[in-house]
Amino acid sequence: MTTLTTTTSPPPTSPSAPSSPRVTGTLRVTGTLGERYREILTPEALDFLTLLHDRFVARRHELLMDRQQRRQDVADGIDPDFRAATRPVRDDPSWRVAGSTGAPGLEDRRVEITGPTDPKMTINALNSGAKVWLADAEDASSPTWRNVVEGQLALHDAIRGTLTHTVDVPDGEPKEYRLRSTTLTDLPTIVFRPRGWHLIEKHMRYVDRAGVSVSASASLVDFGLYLFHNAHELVARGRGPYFYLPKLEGYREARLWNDVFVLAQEYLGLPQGTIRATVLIETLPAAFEMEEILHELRDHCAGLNAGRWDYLFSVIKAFRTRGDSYVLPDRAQVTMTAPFMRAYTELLVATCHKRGAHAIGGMSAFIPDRRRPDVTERAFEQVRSDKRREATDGFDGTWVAHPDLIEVARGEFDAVLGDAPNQVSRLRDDVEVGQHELLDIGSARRAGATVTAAGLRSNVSVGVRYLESWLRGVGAAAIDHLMEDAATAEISRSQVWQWIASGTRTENGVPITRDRVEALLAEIVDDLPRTPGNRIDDAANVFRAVALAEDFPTFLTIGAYSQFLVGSEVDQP
Ligand SMILES: CC(=O)SCCNC(=O)CCNC(=O)[C@H](O)C(C)(C)COP(=O)(O)OP(=O)(O)OC[C@H]1O[C@@H](n2cnc3c(N)ncnc32)[C@H](O)[C@@H]1OP(=O)(O)O
Ligand SMILES: O=CC(=O)O
Ligand SMILES: [Mg+2]
Repeated sequence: MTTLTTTTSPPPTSPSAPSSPRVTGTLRVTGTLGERYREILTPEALDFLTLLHDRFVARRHELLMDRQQRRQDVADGIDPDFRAATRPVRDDPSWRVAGSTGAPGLEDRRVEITGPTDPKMTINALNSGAKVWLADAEDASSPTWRNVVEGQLALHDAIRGTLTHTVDVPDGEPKEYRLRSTTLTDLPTIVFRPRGWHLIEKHMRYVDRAGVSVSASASLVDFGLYLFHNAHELVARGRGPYFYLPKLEGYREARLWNDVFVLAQEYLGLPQGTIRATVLIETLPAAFEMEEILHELRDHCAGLNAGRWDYLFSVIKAFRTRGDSYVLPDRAQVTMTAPFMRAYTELLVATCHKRGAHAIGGMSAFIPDRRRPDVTERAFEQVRSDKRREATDGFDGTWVAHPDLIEVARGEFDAVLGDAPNQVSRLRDDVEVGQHELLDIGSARRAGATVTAAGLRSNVSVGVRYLESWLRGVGAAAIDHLMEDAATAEISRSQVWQWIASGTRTENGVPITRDRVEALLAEIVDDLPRTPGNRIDDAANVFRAVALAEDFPTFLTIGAYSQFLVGSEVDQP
């Protein structure tokens, strides 16, 4: 095992060497070191990560404990609601967020492409013609050590215009990938999404001054490495260090991020406010604290994003034991026009524009297939109507999963925005959304949507196939012509869990039981083609653990990461 540890020397790559904060703990890298890994895991970068851990691991831990308490409250029948204690923040009309002011490349975000940070996807995304690229270490990424470090290397090289990639083509010339420009301002603005607060990075161990040893925080590792290596370079090249912040559950978690930013900027000699963050509102508790989240991050906040897939997952997770009236129909039947989903997006746009923040729409999961015009036409139609609704509702931009969808989404936003870079000035004072609208979960089934045998089969099948991909280190996959990632897979497995726990019957009256799902799982696994190296049996075991366990695991990726990714072959460089 190669071990890298922190040093105490000042970072030579940082134009303004850290004057003050000294590190008190140590950070040890235990992952195998592949080619060029030392360019990312420099002693100076590790010092910076150590400082972030010295200051923030204890608070991260406390906030994760708070999440547990809130989950218990909802299970006990206490519904989430807007907080009385923070009413003054909501009632104070005087404050605004920094938005895109002084953040070049964030004024016009009408189409954002998302995707993982392997070299090929990085080049394809940056050549795609989108306004922004969400470089994803989260939902679209399987957090193998290799993906974590090599993703940082790809970003490092892309920002400097040196990234290239070659793909061998059987019986043909290798395919060469290059950036279409080495000038960063000619390319989509990069917004990096680190992993959420709930995740750990097991290839780094942090020991505090008292000798307590824990795995590193995945958020601090991803954020810290990206910022340390690229912040000054991005600014010098006409952009900035921009982040998407995933899976926050409340304003105190936003405050933690803000404090991380302040310390990081001070340490690296960046003017305060250089960092800009767009926060995903993708958990039910966060929907009740959008304004407070903006307020906490106001000097660093560019906007909010409606992360619909994790939001749905969060809704299921919150109410999973509250009985039949909280049961959602088949995943495919819960669309963005379901009243409770519409309430959430309407509130998001209204909140953002009231505070000068961009409202960014979410991901339609339909993806095109270049070999299947019928599939592509259906994807275009679905994406077109989704983006039309978002643009008309006041969103300033949106996400697409695939380069071939950029034109479709752009068309809908161009039709509403014209030459204006955004519509932040369009206030949505007409929106009246309260607790009732956000929690009207039963509305989807009351409107006629149902739980079907096909929906159950699809959840099991998609869940297993996605996990099989994730276990091979591929965190986003096209399955049945839909984009699947960690968030959509969470919905599949948690619906199965909830349906069993709630004694739900499919529309033809057959109860969904553990035995029925076991039988279905066996049938699906038997039918899947076996190829050398595939991980179908492991995927089935993970699915069983997260969909059929007595106690609901809070995230499907946590156990599977420790059990299957860390130290496995797929994890090695
Ligand atoms: C819930 C959420 O958080 S959503 C955000 C997280 N999820 C994501 O980011 C998913 C992003 N999308 C993807 O990863 C991909 O589109 C997939 C996996 C769904 C499908 O990818 P593929 O099977 O490769 O699609 P397909 O074969 O049609 O791709 C055609 C070309 O477009 C490229 N491409 C496809 N999607 C993307 C993308 N998002 N970014 C960059 N390039 C892309 C492919 O690399 C391929 O390039 P090539 O011709 O050089 O080989
Ligand atoms: O991250 C986005 C989501 O929909 O989840
Ligand atoms: Mg998400």
